[in-house]
Amino acid sequence: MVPMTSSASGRSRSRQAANAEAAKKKAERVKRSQQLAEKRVTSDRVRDTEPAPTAYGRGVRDDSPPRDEFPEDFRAGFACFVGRPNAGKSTLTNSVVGAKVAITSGRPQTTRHTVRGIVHRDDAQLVLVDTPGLHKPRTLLGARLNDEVRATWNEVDVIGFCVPADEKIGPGDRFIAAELAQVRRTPKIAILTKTDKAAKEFIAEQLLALMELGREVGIEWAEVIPVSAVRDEQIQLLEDLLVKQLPQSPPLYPGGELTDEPEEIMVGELVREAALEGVRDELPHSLAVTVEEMTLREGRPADRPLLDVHATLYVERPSQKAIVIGHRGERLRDVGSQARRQIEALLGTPVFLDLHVKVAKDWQRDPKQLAKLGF
Ligand SMILES: Nc1nc2c(ncn2[C@@H]2O[C@H](COP(=O)(O)OP(=O)(O)OP(=O)(O)O)[C@@H](O)[C@H]2O)c(=O)[nH]1
Repeated sequence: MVPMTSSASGRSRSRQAANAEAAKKKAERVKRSQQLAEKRVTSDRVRDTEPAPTAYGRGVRDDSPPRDEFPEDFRAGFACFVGRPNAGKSTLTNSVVGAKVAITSGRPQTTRHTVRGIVHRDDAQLVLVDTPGLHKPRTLLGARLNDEVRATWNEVDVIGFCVPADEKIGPGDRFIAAELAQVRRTPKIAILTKTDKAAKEFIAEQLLALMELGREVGIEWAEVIPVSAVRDEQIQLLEDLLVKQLPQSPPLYPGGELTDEPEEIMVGELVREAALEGVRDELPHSLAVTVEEMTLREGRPADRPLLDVHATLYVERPSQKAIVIGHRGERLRDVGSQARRQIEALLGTPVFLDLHVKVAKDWQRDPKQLAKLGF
């Protein structure tokens, strides 16, 4: 037996062990992502038999699919919906894409990550980028989110500016419109959302107010359109108008890919959404979720896989931890079963979900913690 001579060699050995463990975990994740990718190409959503790209890492224009089977005037490109919190952007994204890819909730600023949904058509491919709401930054997190939003605006081919039909245009909308006016190149479509919630006369007034707002801040809207995602009214027309603004281009993604958001982020968002359901107003800003591990359980028969998911919910204060966990852990159990159902629906695999709640004091203000939580 080799004697332990110094604490330094002990440390280096434990580092080696940690590295080996990390490498093993990575290999497991890659294997799982390949299995999930294979699974995905056999699901009935898929129209194309091209192997899906790995479930991790973002697809970009460079990995475009084989460029043979599409008409010459095919259009492809990126669109995003912007607007103040709660304007209905995520719901609209889901409605256009036709599957639950972005996170919706009755509370403002719940969409943290850029989630893309892809509409595949015979004549076009529309890639929707769902950005967080732009808002007056009060914390480092707020400022970073705003930077992310602006960067997105410059990269996309068309922007949909969303204003809810049931609320008068206010300073929040004006602030975003004025910011949007700085992005000169990108065409902008004004969208009046939630028209099912407003009377006809009010909708007419709002449409006029939207046009006036454009004049005020110096935006010439490419189109102005009222829609209701809930009633599926004018959604197809909106899709057509967005497609009209896209450049002629071969498809950017293989057919069948609904979103290229890494699965762990989407799973984390589903947990976050479940945890936010029915809790106090200040909690959304204080809740982050990391997915520590997603591995297929070993020794299961091939036709009965089980995916083990371990996730941690971070809150800022012990009092918030108590809210999330609830009396005798009842709330956390409900959050777990709701999130589990959603994750199973998303990935098409039975899931065992293990949730932990931790307090990370003032994580929104601490750059190190922000980096650790993926911001
Ligand atoms: N009645 C009705 N409600 C809608 C419609 N679209 C969205 N909503 C509701 O409005 C609320 C906000 O919708 P979201 O899609 O989460 O809004 P968002 O703009 O993405 O919000 P943030 O993520 O906070 O920026 C949710 O409660 C939705 O159910 C609609 O067409 N009709």
